[in-house]
Amino acid sequence: MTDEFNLIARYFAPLAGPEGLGLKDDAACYHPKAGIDLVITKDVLVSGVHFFPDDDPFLLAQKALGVNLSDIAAKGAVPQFYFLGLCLPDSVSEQWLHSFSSGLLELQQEYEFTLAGGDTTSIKGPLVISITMIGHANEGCMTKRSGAKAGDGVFVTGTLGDAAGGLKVIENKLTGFDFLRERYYLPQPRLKFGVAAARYITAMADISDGLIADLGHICSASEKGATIQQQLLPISDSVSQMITAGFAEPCMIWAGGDDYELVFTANLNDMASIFAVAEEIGISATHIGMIDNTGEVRLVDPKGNLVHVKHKGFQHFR
Ligand SMILES: Nc1ncnc2c1ncn2[C@@H]1O[C@H](COP(=O)(O)OP(=O)(O)O)[C@@H](O)[C@H]1O
Ligand SMILES: Cc1ncc(C[n+]2csc(CCOP(=O)(O)OP(=O)(O)O)c2C)c(N)n1
Ligand SMILES: [Mg+2]
Repeated sequence: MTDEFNLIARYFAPLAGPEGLGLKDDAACYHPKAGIDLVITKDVLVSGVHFFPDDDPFLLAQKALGVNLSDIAAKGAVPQFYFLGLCLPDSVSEQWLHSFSSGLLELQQEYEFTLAGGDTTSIKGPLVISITMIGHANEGCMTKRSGAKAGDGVFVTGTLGDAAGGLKVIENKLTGFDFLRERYYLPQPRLKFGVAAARYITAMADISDGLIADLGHICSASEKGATIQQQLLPISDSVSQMITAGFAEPCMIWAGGDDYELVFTANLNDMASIFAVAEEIGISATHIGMIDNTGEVRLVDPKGNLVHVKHKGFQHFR
């Protein structure tokens, strides 16, 4: 393995944008335009917690960026550049770094953002990837968690439970279910939707921990509650098959994490406009319930009975 500075020059300097100054200075320098808010987010991924130690580095790079881009999407922002922190164990080779940096570059090109800096260290422990992503939103326009109003509809993009299904497929070495596997390995940040629908949205978050947990964050930030209809939750055919075959429990739909879809609230008068935006972009958006003053997130079955929710979603330290 080459030394620290060669490694940065070889694998990361080619990914840098102008504010990164060739990754040769102590810091990046950036002059934001007037009328623009910087939207800044960070997510850390740890081997054995967020991914498997032998995961393909090309896909892993895209997952590490994808989960951060998903936060940018949830804020109705456009990604600009990012900082990359890497703690590399001895097991990481130059071949691994080559694939990892190629994965980063592919997503950078797809969504048009660049690398601005970072830090690289050795670790006598697991691989750690820490990304700080900076996006732009028009001044005052970031879609916060705190804007939900009683009487707003609750909506989600895409389908729920796919990534948790994928994790089960991988852990139990099930054959088939390639769609679920891909949903686990390659989150699709809903960037186009986040920006295009932002003006209709009163509150938004991405679903990293699970629907009930992440909608719970919207409700507590907004000092509201929500009632969700179980039969309205959008699921893929694959998740439906897994549940029918007894490979997974239905709670995977509302408490399985890693989906990186968006959960958001909006006035019902804007529902048609929101569905039109989703259709134009080619993703689905589904109305799943309503914001209320109950102070909690409740799931109800088709008869209106409360569904007992044992786990709301993924939690570290549990
Ligand atoms: N170690 C930390 N130091 C400062 N802020 C933190 C830390 N960990 C989490 N946060 C903040 O707590 C909030 C919730 O974090 P989190 O649930 O991880 O959000 P997300 O699901 O969007 O990643 C965010 O505002 C995040 O910036
Ligand atoms: C090997 C492995 N085991 C378990 C999981 C499941 N998992 C780990 S962290 C997580 C939730 C998201 O991570 P977190 O650090 O809470 O992200 P944030 O909410 O901060 O975006 C889930 C569902 C996984 N992705 N990979
Ligand atoms: Mg986080």
